[in-house]
Amino acid sequence: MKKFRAAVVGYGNIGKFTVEALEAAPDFEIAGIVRRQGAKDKPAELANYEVVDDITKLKDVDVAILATPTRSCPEYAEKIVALGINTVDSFDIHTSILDYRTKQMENCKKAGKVSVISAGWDPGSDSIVRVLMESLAPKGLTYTNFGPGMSMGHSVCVRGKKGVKEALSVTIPLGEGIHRRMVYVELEEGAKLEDVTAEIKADPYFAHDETHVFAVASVDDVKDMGHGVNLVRKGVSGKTQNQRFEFNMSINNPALTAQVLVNVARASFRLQPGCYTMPEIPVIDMLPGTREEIVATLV
Ligand SMILES: NC(=O)C1=CN([C@@H]2O[C@H](COP(=O)(O)OP(=O)(O)OC[C@H]3O[C@@H](n4cnc5c(N)ncnc54)[C@H](OP(=O)(O)O)[C@@H]3O)[C@@H](O)[C@H]2O)C=CC1
Ligand SMILES: N[C@@H](CCCC(=O)C(=O)O)C(=O)O
Repeated sequence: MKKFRAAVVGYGNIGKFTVEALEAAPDFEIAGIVRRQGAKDKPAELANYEVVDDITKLKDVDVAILATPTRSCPEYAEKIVALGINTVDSFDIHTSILDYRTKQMENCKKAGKVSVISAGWDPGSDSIVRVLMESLAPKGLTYTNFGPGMSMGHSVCVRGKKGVKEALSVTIPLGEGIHRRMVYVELEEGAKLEDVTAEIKADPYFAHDETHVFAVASVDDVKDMGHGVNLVRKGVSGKTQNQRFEFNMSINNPALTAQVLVNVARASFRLQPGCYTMPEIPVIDMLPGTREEIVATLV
């Protein structure tokens, strides 16, 4: 059976776990890894792979898994899909997803290719659960309660601020979908905590939540990449009140995000050209194997 050839773009947390998830997948092979620095200081675990600074230097890439900061995803997706390569990413700025989907839809249709965007666990698999729960009780309220745990998106956002060397943003659930952000920063020499704090609090990632920023000597000493979610809905099925659903998970954040990215990369080959979010894709296509095998065993 011919395997799908995937390129991993960006080798940070999600990139590293994506390489592992691809190695564990029966139907994928790694076409190579795309890094800004190319093969310079190639990590030992990538010895058997091509590491390049531009995806056009890799051969026969079917799909690019974008493991770059969220804010860079739209630019990478536009360029790569124009090369005739499917893309998948975990873009996680919820308020901008529809706008990104609209723009990337045009790019995909022009190229005759597929992009799956906002596909990690939230947005991503949680989005499917929210849609499913709402269909089971069309009237009612859903609450998404994260953590406590490390938000990669918020940590990446803070790492990008002037004066910040390293950062960790921990999400604390306060109940009913409200969260507090505890941010730990390692500052560059001369940087002032009050300036950095003001920048963080003004960013859309943080502007709507209670946020506290602390300077620490070493972010590595306080870092743990565990996270989780408690998703609840209470509502009405038909005309019957008091239906209650709950979905919980406790996870390693980058490992789960990477697994989902590989799953949607697989599903991308069964979709018509266009740009999709996870609830728009048949879940059955996220598994390897034929639909008949899955219907016989899992349905
Ligand atoms: N939807 C979801 O459920 C989730 C989404 N995410 C998203 O994943 C994103 C990536 O997270 P994470 O892997 O921790 O991030 P990292 O910072 O660890 O890695 C990102 C990598 O992207 C590459 N890169 C490309 N362009 C840039 C740039 N302009 N600035 C910095 N790095 C760049 C770098 O790799 P190199 O040096 O090799 O080029 C870098 O290491 C987050 O922004 C987050 O939003 C994360 C978890 C869950
Ligand atoms: N997109 C998140 C995953 C969901 C958790 C979250 O949004 C949060 O902790 O705020 C992340 O980047 O880790």
